[in-house]
Amino acid sequence: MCSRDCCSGPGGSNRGNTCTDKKGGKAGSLNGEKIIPTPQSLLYPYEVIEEIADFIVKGSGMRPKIGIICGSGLGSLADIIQDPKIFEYEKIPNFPVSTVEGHAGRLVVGTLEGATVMAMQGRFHFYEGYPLAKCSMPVRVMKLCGVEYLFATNAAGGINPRFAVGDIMLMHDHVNMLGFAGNSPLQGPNDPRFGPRFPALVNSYNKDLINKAIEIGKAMGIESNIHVGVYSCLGGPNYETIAELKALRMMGVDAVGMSTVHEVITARHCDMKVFAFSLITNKCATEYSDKKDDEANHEEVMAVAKTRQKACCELVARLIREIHLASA
Ligand SMILES: O=P(O)(O)O[C@H]1O[C@H](CO)[C@@H](O)[C@H]1O
Ligand SMILES: Nc1nc2[nH]cnc2c(=O)[nH]1
Repeated sequence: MCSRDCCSGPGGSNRGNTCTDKKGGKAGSLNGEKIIPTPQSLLYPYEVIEEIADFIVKGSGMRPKIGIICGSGLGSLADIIQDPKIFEYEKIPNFPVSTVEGHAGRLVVGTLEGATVMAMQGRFHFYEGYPLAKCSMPVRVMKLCGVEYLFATNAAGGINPRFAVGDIMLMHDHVNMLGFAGNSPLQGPNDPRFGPRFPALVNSYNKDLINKAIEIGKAMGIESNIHVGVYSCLGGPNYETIAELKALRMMGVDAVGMSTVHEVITARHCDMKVFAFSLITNKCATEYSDKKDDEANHEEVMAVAKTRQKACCELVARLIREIHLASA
């Protein structure tokens, strides 16, 4: 058994990893065991992703066109899927497991507003101990299942003072703090079957979908709760200090979380259209004089997400309906 870093995710199992020892390479050794330094992209070669996608397509009898990633407390986005085929993550070969409260750990495939969809009720975060390539690996699975559109949702702290708890921020850009620090889901050898070595990320967030979502927000009577803004992902699991939040604000960040950015990078690398939004679950304290109860906590994040599930579900369902009608 290989004891390398890539083979020991949370729980200490070797699930979800392909040991490249078999493929050769220059091995070092640690405690007498062979070690091959493995770039994170090699954790999931194309063939392994293909196997997972085949398992889902054959098991569901469907080729979904839209992929949804449910944010913390937003798992109900997958509960509105009709005729669902449910795959527990632990039963999907080579799939990681969800370890965070509010992330059930199931893949739901079915139809929504006439479109074939697959939804992740539970995403993977860097702070769980998974490398970024593993966190966003399911996006590549979606791609090989046939998905053309990624809907990524998250719970986030509002930095923009105009945002209120419960508001929805449609993401039109991001600041990749983990990327600033030299980490990327695309690190390591590039497989051109997924996409180019140096993908461009301007216009990552589809403008037509943002404009349609704004129109839908108006039709739902929640236009004053809808904003367009910039999201940033930090590594977590700790929430931010006031100095960090001030710095993010100066950089033009409107909302902060611990996810989504690496999923979007992976989706754009393989040329998927991306729509993403943050549900503002807490207001971030950006002044030392701010009240003590402005401290973020996950219970509050989950509780707020629950109260806004209905609006988020309606927004997603209506947007999927528009995509479906436009392509029919
Ligand atoms: O981004 P999602 O998965 O919605 O969850 C957000 O909420 C959790 C913190 O409360 C973190 O995992 C953060 O990323
Ligand atoms: N990093 C971060 N993630 C969150 N997820 C929900 N709220 C927050 C927050 O304030 N900060």
